Amino acid sequence: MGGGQKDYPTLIEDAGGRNESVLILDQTRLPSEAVMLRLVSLEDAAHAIRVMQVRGAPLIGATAAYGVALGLADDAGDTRLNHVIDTLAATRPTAVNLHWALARMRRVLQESALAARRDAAWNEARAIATEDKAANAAIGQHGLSLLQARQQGSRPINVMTHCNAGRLATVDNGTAISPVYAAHAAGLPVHVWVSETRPRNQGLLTAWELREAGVPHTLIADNAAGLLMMQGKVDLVIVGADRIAANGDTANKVGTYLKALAAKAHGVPFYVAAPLSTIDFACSSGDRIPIEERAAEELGAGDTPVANPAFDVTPAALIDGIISERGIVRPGTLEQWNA
Ligand SMILES: CSC[C@H]1O[C@H](OP(=O)(O)O)[C@H](O)[C@@H]1O
Repeated sequence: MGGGQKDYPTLIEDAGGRNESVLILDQTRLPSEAVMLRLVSLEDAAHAIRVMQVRGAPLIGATAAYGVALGLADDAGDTRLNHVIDTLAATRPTAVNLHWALARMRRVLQESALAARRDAAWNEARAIATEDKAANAAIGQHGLSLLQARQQGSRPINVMTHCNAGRLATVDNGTAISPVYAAHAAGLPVHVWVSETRPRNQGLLTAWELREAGVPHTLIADNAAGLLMMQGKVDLVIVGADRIAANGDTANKVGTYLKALAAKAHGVPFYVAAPLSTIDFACSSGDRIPIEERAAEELGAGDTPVANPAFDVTPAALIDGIISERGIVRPGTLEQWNA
């Protein structure tokens, strides 16, 4: 488990289990302040996802699931259910976990009697959150083998990552950072190159959680990644994902593709870590993944015209393996996980 979880969980139900509200860690306040926020309505949940108070594909999915439960507090009828799901679906387009979670909630609730829908929504949201924790822990154990294979005595195993795909991007344990936590817990010497990740600098979130967990790490400018790989200072790259297409093409935070190109150029293994809820088997290839364009203000360029795509797509050919709770496979073989 990542550091700080006991004090600052990313998402947790109201302590009394009264099915009334959830608490989230407001990630827009990190790393300077750790502030928990209470969500009591559909609008609270949609706002939290839209403005990235919660972020990270699996955490967005779990928050949306709880947003459905919150949205049905006073009315669980079909019209209200459709409004709630449409509102949450419109918050962010790229992370398929959001849309996967909403489809699952819709499926379960449409099969529930009207009087049982409110409790069924809370129970299913709780199940999604619990499953995410377990899936990410399993990713850690599968990914641990990649780090163990690169251990050379007491020399730190140097992992590079991009953005934040740690526990802060999930209900707990993280995805790309989960193997790092597993290695750290197993006593392996591990060090993480943390890429700041312009423009929202989610790398500072990774640095925050690694510091909480006592995992050695070094913050770098995004553009320094290629030099470090050229200098042989990176043993492997592990990144998260927001949507993996059926052919293994992967959408992740913008800048991931550049790291994959540099990794290929320097023979550095490049892995994607994600739970199965991030694989979109209905999406045949990466060119079909919607790429979120965020506000120009995030770049702070004043009146200068801005392009601000929040994600890019790494072709499967640049990915050595995809790590999920089911194991590690080549990107072109994902159909085996399509239950
Ligand atoms: C474990 S998924 C994390 C994934 O989500 C992030 O995007 P954002 O911070 O915009 O929600 C980024 O792409 C991470 O790799």
